[in-house]
Amino acid sequence: MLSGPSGVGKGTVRKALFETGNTDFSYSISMTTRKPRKGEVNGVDYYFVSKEEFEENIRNGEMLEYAKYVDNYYGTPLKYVNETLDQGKDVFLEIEVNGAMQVRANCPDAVFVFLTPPDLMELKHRLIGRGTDAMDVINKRIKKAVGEIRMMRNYDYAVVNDEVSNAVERIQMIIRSERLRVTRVMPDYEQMIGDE
Ligand SMILES: Nc1nc2c(ncn2[C@@H]2O[C@H](COP(=O)(O)OP(=O)(O)O)[C@@H](O)[C@H]2O)c(=O)[nH]1
Ligand SMILES: Nc1ncnc2c1ncn2[C@@H]1O[C@H](COP(=O)(O)OP(=O)(O)O)[C@@H](O)[C@H]1O
Repeated sequence: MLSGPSGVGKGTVRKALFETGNTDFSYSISMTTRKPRKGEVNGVDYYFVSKEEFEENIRNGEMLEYAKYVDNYYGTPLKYVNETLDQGKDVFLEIEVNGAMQVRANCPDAVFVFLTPPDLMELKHRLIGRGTDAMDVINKRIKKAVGEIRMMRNYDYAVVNDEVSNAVERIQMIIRSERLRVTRVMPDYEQMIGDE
């Protein structure tokens, strides 16, 4: 599970991570009421839905978690996550802090990584540089970032996104060490000690 303020580089780092081919994660595509940005594709970047449709999904218990972020709903459809976990595969979520804390409460095995900017000025530069949001939206996202960074202490790991390749390497190390931790197999001690 990856969180971090808007513009820190979550999407960029996630894509670079998946391109290394060393991850056998399935990416959970979120649902949102936000309008698609230029180049975003429905069913690839997000499932873009109306507010009514989103609220219907909430009512029907079809969301693992959801949150309101700067005037829009964002959430994780439960079905895909359950199906993927049932197949024995790990799921990669890229979601904001309030949704992450809902997952924390429901999925004790999930690993929480917070991607941080080197500093807030750099965050603003990246948001402006991305060129996808109007200045008033950028300012709302920066304001939100301050509270989000405070939530970092509730995460298992913090990764600084100074250079994309460094951030990817750090996340790969986290994945490797977490996998070692959870796949450690207990030897068959009954067989080892026999009937004694
Ligand atoms: N809780 C929750 N947050 C999400 C989900 N999908 C995306 N987000 C977060 O919503 C925030 C806004 O996303 P977006 O508008 O795409 O902006 P961006 O992160 O700047 O590209 C980001 O912090 C995303 O990580 C989701 O399924 N659930
Ligand atoms: N390590 C980095 N150094 C410089 N620019 C970056 C870095 N990571 C991402 N960016 C740039 O910052 C902007 C925001 O990145 P993006 O992946 O869209 O962030 P997020 O998904 O967290 O909102 C993009 O223009 C991206 O190219």
